[in-house]
Amino acid sequence: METLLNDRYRVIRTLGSGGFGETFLAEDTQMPSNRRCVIKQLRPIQNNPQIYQLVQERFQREAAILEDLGGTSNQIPTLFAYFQSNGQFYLVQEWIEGDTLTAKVQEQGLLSESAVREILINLLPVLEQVHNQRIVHRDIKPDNIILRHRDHKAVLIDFGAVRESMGTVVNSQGLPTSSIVIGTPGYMPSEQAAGRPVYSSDLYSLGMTAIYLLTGKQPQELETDSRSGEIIWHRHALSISPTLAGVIDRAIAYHPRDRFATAREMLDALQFGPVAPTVPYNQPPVAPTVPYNQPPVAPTVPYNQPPVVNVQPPATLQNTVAVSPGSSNQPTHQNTAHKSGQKGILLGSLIAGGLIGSSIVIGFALNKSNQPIAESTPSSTELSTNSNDKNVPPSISSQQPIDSPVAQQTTPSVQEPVDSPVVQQTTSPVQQPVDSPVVQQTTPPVQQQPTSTQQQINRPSPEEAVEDYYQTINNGEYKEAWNLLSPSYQNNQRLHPKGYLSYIDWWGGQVENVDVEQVSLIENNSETATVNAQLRYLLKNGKQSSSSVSFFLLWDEGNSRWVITGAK
Ligand SMILES: Nc1ncnc2c1ncn2[C@@H]1O[C@H](COP(=O)(O)OP(=O)(O)OP(=O)(O)O)[C@@H](O)[C@H]1O
Repeated sequence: METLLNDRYRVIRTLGSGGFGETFLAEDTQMPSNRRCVIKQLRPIQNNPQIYQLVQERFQREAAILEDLGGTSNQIPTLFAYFQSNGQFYLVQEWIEGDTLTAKVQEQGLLSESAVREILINLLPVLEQVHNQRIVHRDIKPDNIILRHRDHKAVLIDFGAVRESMGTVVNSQGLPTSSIVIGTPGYMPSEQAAGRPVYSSDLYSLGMTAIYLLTGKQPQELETDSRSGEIIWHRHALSISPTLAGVIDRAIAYHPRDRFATAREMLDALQFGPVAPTVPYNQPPVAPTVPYNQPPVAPTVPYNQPPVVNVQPPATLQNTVAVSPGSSNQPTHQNTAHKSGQKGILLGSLIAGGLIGSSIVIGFALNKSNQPIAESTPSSTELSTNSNDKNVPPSISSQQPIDSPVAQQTTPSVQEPVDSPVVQQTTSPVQQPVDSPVVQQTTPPVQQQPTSTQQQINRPSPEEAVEDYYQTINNGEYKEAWNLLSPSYQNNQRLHPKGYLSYIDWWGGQVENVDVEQVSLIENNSETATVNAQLRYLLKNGKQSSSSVSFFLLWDEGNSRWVITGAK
C-alpha cells in the first residue's frame, strides 16, 4: 500500500531503521520533478505530553541549525523541510546518491593511502565549517559519509543533535536537557561518551574512520595497549606513510588536548606534514600519550580498570547509540576534559580504543530491532543478555554487574536484583547536562580543586555513597544515578547491552524501590573502597527480593565523589 507522508512524500522504500525511527527514500509529489528525498523519522524517547512540547522546541531549533549547515556546504545534505505527524518528527533531506564508506570498503576492499588522504582532505574543510558554526557532528563514521556518485565528493550525513533532541527530559532543576548522547561506540571518544563532546571529538571519529578505511577493521576489532590504552592499528596498515600514520595517531589521541585543536590544523598536517605523532610510527605502542603516572587532574573515570584488548563486539556496535550524558551541565569544553588527566587515559582508551566495542558507553535505544530492550535485574551480578537468558531470572555471580539490564519477566530470585553501582552525589560538583547538544558551548567556569584537607573533610563515606546512589534511583533520577557509574561499568556490554536505555528499562520500568537495609565498609583507602550492602528490592509487579552485594568504589578526585566501578 502506498504511503504518503504529510500528504506529500511518497515513500519508495525504507533505507534503514534505528532506535529513533525509520529512514525512507521518498519522492516529493509537490515538486514538478517529483524529486527524491530522504525522510528521517524521529520518535521521542519518552512518550509524555509534558516532554513532547520540549522535544518539539528543541527539534525545531536543531532543524534550523541543520538548515543553516546544509546551506553553507554542498557536502552536507540540504534540509528541504521538517514536519510533525502523529507524535513523531520528520526531517526531509536531500538524497545523496552514492555509497557510504562502509559500502565502499565492503565492495571494493581497503582504500589506498591516497584515497584516504583525499577523503580526509575533502572532509576536513567541511568539518571546519561545521565547527565554525559551533556545532559538533557527533556521529562521524564510515556509515555516515557518502561518496557522492556525481562528483566523488564525501558528504557528511546524520548530524547527531536532532536525534539528541528526542531525548529531551526535564532535569532535577526543572530545566530541559537531553538524557542521551548520540554517538557510535568505537568511533566516539570517551569525553563524548561522557556527554561532553568537543570539536576534536569529531576529529577523533574521523581518525577512527580513516583507520577503518585503511585496515578494514572496526574499532572494536583493534587491540588496545594495556598500559597506555592506545589503539594498536599500525600493524594492520604497514605500508602507510609516517605522515598519515602520525596525523591519524594525533587525531585519535585519547585526550582532546593531545589531538589537533581544529580541523584546519589536521588538514594542514595532512597536506604539509609532518606532524609529531603521539606515538612514533613503527615504535611499539608502549609509550603512553602522557606518562601513566603523571599527576592526574580530576579524573572523570577510574583508571584502575583491567585493560581489555581485542574485544570482539557484536556487529551492532557500529550502530549509533544514545547514551546517557555525563552528569554535567557544564558545557562541553576542553577545559573540562583536561581535568581527566592521566587517570582517564587508560580507561578512556579502553573506551575510545576499542574496548568500547564491546563495552562502551553504549547507549541505548537505538537498537535496530525495535524489540524492547532486555533489561537485566540489576544485580551485582549481571544478567546475561543472551537471548537465551532473557527469561531467566538473573542470578548474582561475581561476573555480573549490578545493574544489568535484562528483559526479565520472571520473578526475580532472591539473588537477583543486586545492584548497582554507586556513587555519591551530594558532595560532587554537579555537572550539568549540556543544554543544546548540537551547539558547542562556551568555556565553563573551571572548577576549583579543593585542597587535600578539604577533600578529606568533605569526602562522603563510601557507605553514604552507596546509600545516596540508591536514593537517587528511588527519586527517579536515573540519569544522575547512571552517571555515578564509572564509564567502564556503564560500557559493560554484558550488563548494559543498550547502555543507558537498558539501565532505565530496569530501574524505571521494573523496580519500584530499593531499600538499603544495611551497609558495611569492608575496605577503604584514599582511592578505593569496598562496601557490602544488603538490598531489598520492591519490584513494580509487587514481588520483592533481597540480595547482598559488594560494591567497589573509586574516589573521583576531580568531581569529589565516589564512583562505582564494579559489584558482585
Ligand atoms: N541524505 C541521505 N542521502 C542518501 N542516503 C542517506 C541519507 N541519509 C541517510 N541515508 C542512508 O539511509 C540509511 C539509513 O539511514 P539512517 O540515518 O536512518 O541510519 P541508521 O544508522 O540506520 O539510523 P540511526 O543512525 O538513526 O540509528 C543509511 O544507509 C544511510 O546511508
